[in-house]
Amino acid sequence: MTAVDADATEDSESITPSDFVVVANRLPVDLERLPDGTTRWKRSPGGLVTALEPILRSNHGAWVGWAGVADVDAGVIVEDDLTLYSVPLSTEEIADYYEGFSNATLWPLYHDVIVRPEYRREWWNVYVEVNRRFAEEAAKAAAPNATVWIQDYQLQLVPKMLRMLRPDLTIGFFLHIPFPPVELFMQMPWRTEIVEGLLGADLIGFHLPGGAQNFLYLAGRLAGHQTSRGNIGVRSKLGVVQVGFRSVRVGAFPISIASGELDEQSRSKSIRDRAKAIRKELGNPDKILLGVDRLDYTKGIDVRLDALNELLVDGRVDPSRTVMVQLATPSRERVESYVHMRGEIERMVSRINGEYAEVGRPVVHYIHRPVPREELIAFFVAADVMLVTPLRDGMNLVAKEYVACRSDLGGSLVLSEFTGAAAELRQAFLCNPHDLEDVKDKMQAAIEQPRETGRKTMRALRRQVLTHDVDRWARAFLDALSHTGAAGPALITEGESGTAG
Ligand SMILES: Nc1nc2c(ncn2[C@@H]2O[C@H](COP(=O)(O)OP(=O)(O)O)[C@@H](O)[C@H]2O)c(=O)[nH]1
Ligand SMILES: O=P(O)(O)OC[C@H]1O[C@H](O[C@H]2O[C@H](CO)[C@@H](O)[C@H](O)[C@H]2O)[C@H](O)[C@@H](O)[C@@H]1O
Repeated sequence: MTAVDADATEDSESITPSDFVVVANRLPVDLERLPDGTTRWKRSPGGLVTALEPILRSNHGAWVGWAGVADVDAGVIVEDDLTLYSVPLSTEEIADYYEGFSNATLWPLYHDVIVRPEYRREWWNVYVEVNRRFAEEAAKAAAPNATVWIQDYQLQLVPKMLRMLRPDLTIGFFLHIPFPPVELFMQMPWRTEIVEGLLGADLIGFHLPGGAQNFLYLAGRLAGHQTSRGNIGVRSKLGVVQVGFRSVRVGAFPISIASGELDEQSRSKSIRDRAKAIRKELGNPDKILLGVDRLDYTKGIDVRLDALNELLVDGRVDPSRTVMVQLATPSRERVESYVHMRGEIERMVSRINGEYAEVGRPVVHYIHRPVPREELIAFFVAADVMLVTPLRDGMNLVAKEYVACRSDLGGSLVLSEFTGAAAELRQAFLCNPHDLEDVKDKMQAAIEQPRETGRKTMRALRRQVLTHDVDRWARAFLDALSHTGAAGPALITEGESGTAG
């Protein structure tokens, strides 16, 4: 393993531990390897970073995570009021822990087995080992009685491991992907270890009450603990699992975006001008349809392409007046199911263009690389119809981002019922992605929606997204965590307190 820029990093023994620590698979910055072999840090723009960075900084917090490249030890990076503890991963660990157990076992199992999960003992062993290293690094980063917030499916064993190392800590865990139905979770050979791993936390958060309820049931069935009865609410009516003398809370906290900030950015003149330029570059079509996703089989990119193809075949959509843009960020490119799906999608794009495009006027524009954030916002402002059609998705922030960008009250949203976002964005054109006729009908209705109806709908969607931002999500979770039995000193958060209880 090579060490990175020794001047910028410090030995973890000499660093003051923090009262608030976030632990996630990725750090909020990615280390980039440049062609000349040197490295540089690149800030990652995700919603989690935007949400947690202010709270972390006001509490002189720490973030424990992987720097995003193999075989590099980036050490500990101390900024003014934020400390980053990097957990180095070797090429083999990335293959077994990240691509293997996290993304070829857990990811498909938790997303309704859209592809078949692979259960390999060697991947599990490395998952346990890497989780242990994250727990050890978190134990170093946390001050006495600190609050530690662990994120997502890659780190489900960390809560228990960390509690064994540091019983003084208050530990929260949040799952960003769906928690599966009981019958599917029961496939997992290491199901009891995972449930017990999570129960090391004081509070376990899910996007939706359904996921929380599934987990509560399994905590009783697999780990034999007493659990509360009654329905779990949204940011309210938490479930309880009695683990010896400890009461573990279980709740639903739907994540969101920095909606106010995005609303403001999308109103800027430069973005408006760029949106107009995009429409012109696309040949001034009557309707621009847009998809924005990581290239992942859960996202239903194939579903919307199939639906568009049939609408064209049926003559229900005019190819001379309609254009679809699919922005597809490369993702997990060494996992076999992702390689296969990329081939399928690219064949579908070619087929539609082969049948319906004219020279210089493709019907589907497909971009397989990340676009800069400002460009993405301009696409949201330009698009008449946003297509969000996952077969299963924990939340789907793209749907909320589109709504936040439409202060003009223009645009329509086609949204799969199988996303977490559908529970909040009820006024969208909700569709069942397994029912192609339904997707086609909703796409056509969105394309043809009368302006006044569209404005009313968008106003209602915006009310939801602007009043439920990511700051509210973080505060609701942390307030609930601070009310659990083990809570240490209260954290400094901004704004009013959440409604969890
Ligand atoms: N800057 C940029 N962000 C992107 C691009 N594609 C997707 N994103 C962002 O990645 C995030 C995706 O989140 P989400 O929809 O919840 O799906 P996830 O990929 O499963 O986490 C959103 O914040 C998107 O705006 C891209 O090409 N460029
Ligand atoms: O880190 P990667 O393997 O490149 O994957 C990117 C992230 O994908 C997943 O996102 C999920 O979290 C979103 C926010 O809560 C949610 O809206 C979405 O539905 C989920 O799919 C994953 O959970 C993250 O850990 C990854 O970093």
